[in-house]
Amino acid sequence: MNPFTEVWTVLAGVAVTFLSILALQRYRSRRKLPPGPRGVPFLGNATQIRFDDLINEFKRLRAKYGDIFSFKVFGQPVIVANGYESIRQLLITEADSISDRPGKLAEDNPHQLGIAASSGPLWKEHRSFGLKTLRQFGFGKQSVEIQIQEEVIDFLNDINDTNEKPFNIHDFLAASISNIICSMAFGKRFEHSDRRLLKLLDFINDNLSDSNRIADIFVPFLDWLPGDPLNRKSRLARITEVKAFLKEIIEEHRNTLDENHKRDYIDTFLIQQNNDRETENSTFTDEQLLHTLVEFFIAGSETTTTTLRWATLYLIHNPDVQAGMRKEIDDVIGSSRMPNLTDKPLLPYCEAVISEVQRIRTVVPFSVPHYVKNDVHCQDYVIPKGAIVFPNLYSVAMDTENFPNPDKFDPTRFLENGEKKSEKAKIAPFSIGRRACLGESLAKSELFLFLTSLIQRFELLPEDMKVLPSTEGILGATYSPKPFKIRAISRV
Ligand code: HEM
Repeated sequence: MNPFTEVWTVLAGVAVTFLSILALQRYRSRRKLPPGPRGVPFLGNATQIRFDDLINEFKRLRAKYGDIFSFKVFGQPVIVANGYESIRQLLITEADSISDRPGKLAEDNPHQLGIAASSGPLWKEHRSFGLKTLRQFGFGKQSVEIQIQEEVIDFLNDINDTNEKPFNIHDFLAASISNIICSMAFGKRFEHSDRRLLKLLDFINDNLSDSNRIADIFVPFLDWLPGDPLNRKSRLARITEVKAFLKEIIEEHRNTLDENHKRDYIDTFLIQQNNDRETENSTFTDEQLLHTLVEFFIAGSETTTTTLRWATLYLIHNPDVQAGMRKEIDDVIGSSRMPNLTDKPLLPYCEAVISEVQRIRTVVPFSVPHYVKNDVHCQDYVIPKGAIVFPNLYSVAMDTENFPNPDKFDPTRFLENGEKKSEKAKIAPFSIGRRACLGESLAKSELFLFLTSLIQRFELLPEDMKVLPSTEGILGATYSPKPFKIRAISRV
């Protein structure tokens, strides 16, 4: 063949392929995405969406465009599902297509390792391994109660030592709560005065409450820009310190491993790693272990601590509710023993208070984002492959049909003739579907035992009776209260 003909044939082939891809892309983007604000080329809606105030921004967009709306950030389609029914449709009915995670979810996890950040077979294998292993060490079992109660005792002693002077409850709570997951995962608990632990817990709090964190998902070039745009480098530095701490703990375990005596999650993982030595492509790698531990440490500490901080804040705002809890505890348990998990069904008012706290301040308001693996047809729309889905859990809690006057703190919403109503279909603080929180049962036991023991033993008062701390929070990946102080008056 004439060499020129050959070149032209190749060029024509390339042009046809290029035009076909372009046509396909245009066809895809024209299909009916859920409605949303009109964006501009390249940026999409990046400069229009108020990322620093997403609670109100999503409320406004829902009022304008409906329960499922969309927008784009640098070409990335984002779908926001509002209200229980829409979230159920996407996370449960369409679970086969919407149970993955987007890349760049965590600060420093380019290969999407761990459980919370992973997808597909890796996620399935390690979620199941994680649950099974944590159960061996108490998770979801009666024995976890003893571990939690030991931490509650130290926590109450810390509070007692404040001698009725104002204090910030965050540090006491964070140290006690993190010790529970640390015992199961690393077989280790820390003194509440351990400065390194307290610093790392502060780092986690700083990272999760940073409203710029969402940029990690959408802005791929942040690492290449000079300075510290949107605090990206500060967040990375903090997580690097958390990893260094966990690496030391893994090394300690490796050096003292006894295959006949598993102490915790790390030992169980290392034994599996040894068994898999000959297995090609085993997923039991050092990096997978490290990322899973980072997730356990973060998810197992911060969310429960934040919920309990909100609880104490609302209880100093509502002394009548605090008195109602105390009366129920005094009537059912008295003061001679600590509350335990078998008391739960006998304390419907206390349970209702916990539900109301989780409702009025949903601590993970937009859940953890999901990634769409295949096109999904939902209502009249197409949720396209490659989109990121935010389940707006906060919208479920603020639903005026289920919760009239939703900004009012009122635990009686969860009571019917003095009994606890099922909240299953109404609030979803742990999300729903296959990716729902792995630590839900542990978190519920912690919330119950910490809060009832605290109210049994102390009366909580504001630092200044005339100026109550604000119930407005700080929104990042979590929604947490601004720092505040309380006083605790001993009842014994
Ligand atoms: C009040 C406390 C807690 C709240 C409100 C909470 C909330 C959540 C939410 C909303 C998700 C995302 C679910 C989704 O993607 O749809 C999640 C995931 C997760 N949570 Fe929690 N959580 C809490 C406590 C805990 C604890 C104590 C642990 C202990 C290990 C934990 C471990 C995890 C893990 C590993 C995931 C990822 C699950 C997956 O991707 O398969 N959480 N949590």
